[in-house]
Parts: sequence; structure tokens; C-alpha cells
Amino acid sequence: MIEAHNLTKRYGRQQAVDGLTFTLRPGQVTAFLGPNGAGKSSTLRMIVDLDRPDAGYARVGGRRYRDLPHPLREVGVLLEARAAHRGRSAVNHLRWLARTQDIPAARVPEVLDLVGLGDAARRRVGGFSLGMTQRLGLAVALLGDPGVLLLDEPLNGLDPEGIRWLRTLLRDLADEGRTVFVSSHLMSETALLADHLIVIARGRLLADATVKEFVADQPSLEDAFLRTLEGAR
Ligand SMILES: Nc1ncnc2c1ncn2[C@@H]1O[C@H](COP(=O)(O)OP(=O)(O)OP(=O)(O)O)[C@@H](O)[C@H]1O
Repeated sequence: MIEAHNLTKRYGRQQAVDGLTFTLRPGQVTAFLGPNGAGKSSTLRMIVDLDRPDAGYARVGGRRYRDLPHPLREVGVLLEARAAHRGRSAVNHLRWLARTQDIPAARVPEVLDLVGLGDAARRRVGGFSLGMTQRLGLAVALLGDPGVLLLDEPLNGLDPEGIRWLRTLLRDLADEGRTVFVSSHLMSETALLADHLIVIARGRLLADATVKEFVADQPSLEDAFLRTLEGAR
């Protein structure tokens, strides 16, 4: 479970996140939607303590991120897909992370296979394509077999086969009882991927609903989304 309560963040004069409150339940894929600059990444960063809120708080499984003894084993995060050391191989990057979090080394080949990087395990990360880099980011997120996944635009850079693969993977992870939170700008993909939606604009909550409820009588998720944004102006 992920809880945000009155989460608020200002950068200088920019109100990035403005009193956001929501609760995400396990067993569902929740999409995080909002236009550019809406505050999605800022919210995700505050959930995992990469940024301090000015007010409010976020909790993962009832605890603040900083109080989790082995964060990677509880929350899998894909925020900056290019965060891996470029000179390292994928397998060495994951082994190093596993060591820091008391995760058995045997998990490394497992996650590499899971994300389809088994054959590229020994290649330098610096030579990876965008899609491969996303897959490595997912491997990092899945390394600790966490119950909560926070993925910032994980579909970016994936080819159609990769998108379908990720959709199935996220569905399976949710069906296993995990909480899956995914930001995206791809409306038709989101409609296929998500059960639930959190929609924000200018840091404020516009909708917290099932995809079905949110789309209601609109022709598509894209229509419902754009209409909601217009209504909030
Ligand atoms: N470190 C920072 N310093 C200054 N301003 C920031 C910082 N991080 C975010 N902002 C500002 O906060 C607002 C929200 O940005 P954020 O990246 O959270 O939005 P987003 O919804 O993830 O956008 P996108 O869909 O474009 O990735 C924007 O106006 C952005 O310029």
C-alpha cells in the first residue's frame, strides 16, 4: 500500500505538488496521469525520500521510506533509467546493488531473465539502447522482489513487443498482490494497463477513480483525460 497525505512541495516560486492525498491498494495497477510539469515525478520522489515534502507525508506499507530497513526489498523504483554506471556490465551493476541490500546474488540472473536481458548481462550498460536501459531499470526495481513498485514512465523506449511484455508483467505482479504505480503519457497504453487512476494537474488531485469510472461515457481515456484537464482550467 502507498499513502500520500497532504503531500506538498514548492521549488522556489513553483508549486510542484499541492496538498495531494491518495491511497493505493495492493493487487492493482494504478496509473499516474497528468500533463507535463503536473508534479508526478516530484510526488514519486517524495514517496521514496529523494525529496523532502514541505508539508504532508507519504508512507509505503505503513512506514516512511526512510524507516524501511531494506528499501529495495519493499519498494522497487524506476525513476531515472540512466542511473546505472555506464562502464559497468548489467550483471555487475545488479550484483553491487544486491550486496548493498542483503539480496542473494542468485536473484541477479533471475531478474535479468525476467526483463529479457539474459543475453546482454555482460555488456556495458553505456552501450545499451533506450529500451534496454528501461529493462535494466526494471530489473533494479524487481531485484528485491518488492511488494510495491513505483515506475516513472516505464513504457518509454520500449518497442511494441516490449510494451506488451511489460503490460503482462505488471498485470502478473499486481495479481500476485503487489501495489503497482506507473506514470505515463500514453493514454491508449494506460487504458490497457491500469485498473485505477490518479490524475493530477498543477500538483492537485483531479481524479482518483477506476479506469471504467473515469472514462464513463467518453469515447476513450484520452478524451476523458483531456476533458478533465479542460474542466480544471
Ligand atoms: N528540482 C527541481 N527544481 C526546480 N523545479 C522543479 C524541480 N523538480 C520539479 N520542478 C518543477 O516542479 C513542477 C513539477 O515537475 P515534475 O517533474 O514533478 O512534473 P511531471 O508531472 O513529472 O512532468 P513530466 O510529465 O513533464 O515529467 C514543474 O514545474 C517543474 O519545473
